[in-house]
Amino acid sequence: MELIDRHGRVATDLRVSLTDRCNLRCQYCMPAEGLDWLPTEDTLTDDELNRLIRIGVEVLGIRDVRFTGGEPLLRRSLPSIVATTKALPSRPRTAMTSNGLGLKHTAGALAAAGLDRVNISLDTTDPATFERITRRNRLHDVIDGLAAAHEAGLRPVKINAVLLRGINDHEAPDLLRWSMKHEYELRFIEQMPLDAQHGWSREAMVTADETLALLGDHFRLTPLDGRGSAPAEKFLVDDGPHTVGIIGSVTKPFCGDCNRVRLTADGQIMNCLFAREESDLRASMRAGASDVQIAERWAAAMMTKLPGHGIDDPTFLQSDRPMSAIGG
Ligand SMILES: Nc1nc2c(ncn2[C@@H]2O[C@H](COP(=O)(O)OP(=O)(O)OP(=O)(O)O)[C@@H](O)[C@H]2O)c(=O)[nH]1
Ligand SMILES: C[S@@+](CC[C@H](N)C(=O)[O-])C[C@H]1O[C@@H](n2cnc3c(N)ncnc32)[C@H](O)[C@@H]1O
Ligand code: SF4
Ligand code: SF4
Repeated sequence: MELIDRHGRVATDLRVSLTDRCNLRCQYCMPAEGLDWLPTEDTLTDDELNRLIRIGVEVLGIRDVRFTGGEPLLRRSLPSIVATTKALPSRPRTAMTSNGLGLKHTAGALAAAGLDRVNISLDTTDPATFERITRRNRLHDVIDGLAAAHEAGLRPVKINAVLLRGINDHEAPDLLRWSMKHEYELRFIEQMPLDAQHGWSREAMVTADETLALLGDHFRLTPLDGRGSAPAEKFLVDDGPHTVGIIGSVTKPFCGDCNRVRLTADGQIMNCLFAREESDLRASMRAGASDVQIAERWAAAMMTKLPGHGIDDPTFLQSDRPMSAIGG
C-alpha cells in the first residue's frame, strides 16, 4: 500500500506533531495569551503514536519522519519516540523542527536516540527583536540550543526565519552572515495564513522576491538546481560554500511535488497543511481497528488532497486548526 493521491503524488514524508503546546508566542503563529491546548485524553499516548508511525513506515511507505509541534521538545518522551522510530527495520530518516529552547540539555540524548538532524526557528539575533516577535526573552537559549545541536552532530543544522515587514526584514543580511559564520544553513520562509489570530495579510508578507532583493544588495546569489520536492529554493552565497534557502510557500508554491502528510498530536491525518478535513485515526485505533484497517483509512484520507493550497482563490478559507496544532 502507498499514500498516493488523485493527482499522482505519493506521500513518503510524515510530519508528526508531538504536542500543540509551546513556550514561545511567535506573533505569526499564536496570540500572546496562547491557545486552548488539547485535552490530555485526546492526545495520543506514546504507544499510540509509535504504532501509527510504525504503520506509516512499515505498511505505507513513509521514509522520512519529522517531529514537530507546537514545540516537540516539550514532549518529555521525545528521545524514546525517536529511538522507537529509528529502530524500525527500514530505519527511516528522522528530523525535528523546533524552537531550540532546552535543546542545550537534550541534543546529545536525541542524537544518541537516532535523530539525524534539526531545523531550528530563529528570526533575528537581536535580543529586543527576538522578544518583540516571540514575546519571550529567550534568545540566548536558542543560540545555546543551536550550538549544542551542531556539537552533537545533528547536521546540517538549518535555521528557519520568517521575515516581518518593519520588524526584522532589515536584519536579513546580518542573520545570513551570522548563520554562515556558525555553519548553519539559513532559509527564509514566506509568512502563510496559518496563525490562530487570522492576522495574515498579503501586503504584510515579505515575499520570496523581496527577500532575494534584500539579500542581493549584500551578496552575490547563484541559484542551485535539484530542489526536488523540498520547499526551499537554494542559492549559493558569493563563491560558496555556504547557501541560503528561500521557501516561497505562497508566491512560489511547491504543491505539485508535495510528498507530505501530517499526523496531529490528537491522532488526525491531515493530507495538506491547508486541509479542511481530517481523518480520525485515534478513534479507529481506540475502537480496536487492526493495522491494516488503520492503513486503509489513512490511504483513503489521501484521496481528498487538493492539488494546491489555494491561498490565491477567492474562496480560500483558512484551516480551523492553527499551524501550531497541525504540525508546521
Ligand atoms: N506550503 C507548505 N509549507 C511548508 C510545508 N512544510 C513546511 N513548510 C514551510 O517550510 C518551513 C520549513 O519547514 P521545516 O519543518 O523546516 O521542513 P522542511 O523545510 O521541509 O525541511 P528540510 O527537509 O530540512 O528542507 C515551515 O516553517 C513551513 O513554513 C508544506 O507542506 N507546505
Ligand atoms: C509551527 S512551528 C513548530 C515547530 C517549532 N515550534 C518551531 O517553531 O520550529 C514550525 C515552523 O512553522 C513556522 N511558522 C509558524 N507560523 C508560520 C506562518 N504563519 N507562516 C510561515 N511559517 C510559519 C515557524 O517559523 C517554524 O519554522
Ligand atoms: S512558530 Fe513554533 S515556537 Fe513559535 S509559537 Fe509557533 S509553535 Fe511556538
Ligand atoms: S500546501 Fe499542501 S499540497 Fe502544498 S506543499 Fe504544503 S502540504 Fe503539500
